[in-house]
Amino acid sequence: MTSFDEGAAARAHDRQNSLTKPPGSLGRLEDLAIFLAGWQRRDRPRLDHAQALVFAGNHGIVAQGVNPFPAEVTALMVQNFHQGGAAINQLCAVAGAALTVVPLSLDQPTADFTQGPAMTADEVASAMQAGADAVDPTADVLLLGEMGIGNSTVAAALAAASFGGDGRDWVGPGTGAEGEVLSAKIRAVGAGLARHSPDDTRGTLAAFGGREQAAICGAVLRARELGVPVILDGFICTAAAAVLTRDDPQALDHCLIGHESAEPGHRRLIAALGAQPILSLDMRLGEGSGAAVALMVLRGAVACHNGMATFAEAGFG
Ligand SMILES: Cc1cc2ncn([C@H]3O[C@H](COP(=O)(O)O)[C@@H](O)[C@H]3O)c2cc1C
Ligand SMILES: O=C(O)c1cccnc1
Repeated sequence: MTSFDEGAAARAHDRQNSLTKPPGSLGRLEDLAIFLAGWQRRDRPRLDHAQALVFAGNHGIVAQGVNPFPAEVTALMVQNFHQGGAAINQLCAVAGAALTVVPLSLDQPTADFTQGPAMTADEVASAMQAGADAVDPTADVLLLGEMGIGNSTVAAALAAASFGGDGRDWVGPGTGAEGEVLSAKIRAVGAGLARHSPDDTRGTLAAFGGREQAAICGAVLRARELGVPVILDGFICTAAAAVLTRDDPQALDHCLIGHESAEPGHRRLIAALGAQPILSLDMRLGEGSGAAVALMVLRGAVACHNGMATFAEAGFG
């Protein structure tokens, strides 16, 4: 497992203080450059090769009436990703990220978690492996996203299982649930929590699903082995990755949270993780869209870190 290089981070910190600006004046851009230096184990971090992975899966929980949109939309959106017509295509193009979409057995939804475990241990293992295998070892940064109708309900269940609380604490509108659909989401999460009490990462993924959540976990673990820093997306992506903290509280140390989603559970989740999102733009889309916008901020941080003159170079004093 690649660790944070304290030496590279210390040298990046010293460099920040030698650049032609008042120390600290670039605020969190400085912290982000130092974070990248430490995890990339390189004094001058780089973002030449940004990889974006969007994992897609389908969910049996849609049988509980938790969605305004039908499950068919998952496959239609995968087609849209391949045709370049989705938000994530535009944002990756402008942010300079190479997008790969990984559909995971879309014709075999996971089981309804109110009736039994969503996935078998083998299904969890193979989805985690698919996530790990999709990571490009040459990437300088990895952006993660998801697509799966019904997965805001899955995310609420995963967050509750990982951090406590019930459906009411974690359920939000997702794609736009209100009234009876929102009540059905809260009931479904409550029923799932009453049925399953997993206490580790794989058990939690098996209980509630889904394949794209397990793939996100596999990709986060693989990125850590490779020393590739990660940008997580919104509520659904963060809830998936956060399941890893059940086995290891430090599992997400190499991850940034790209943005705070408008989905209300995300703020609670970010607080539970003790993290600070890069952006807060009232986005609530998923697909990795908030991670892609946050990459543009990282590019600014790295450009200043690597391109600015030091006081000595600029001939000050
Ligand atoms: C057209 C469309 C495109 C999307 N892109 C991401 N999501 C987002 O919405 C879903 C989660 O919300 P829920 O639990 O309410 O289904 C996920 O697929 C997520 O990525 C979309 C949803 C729709 C309808
Ligand atoms: O924050 C998210 O990940 C999100 C919120 C609503 C719908 N889809 C995704």
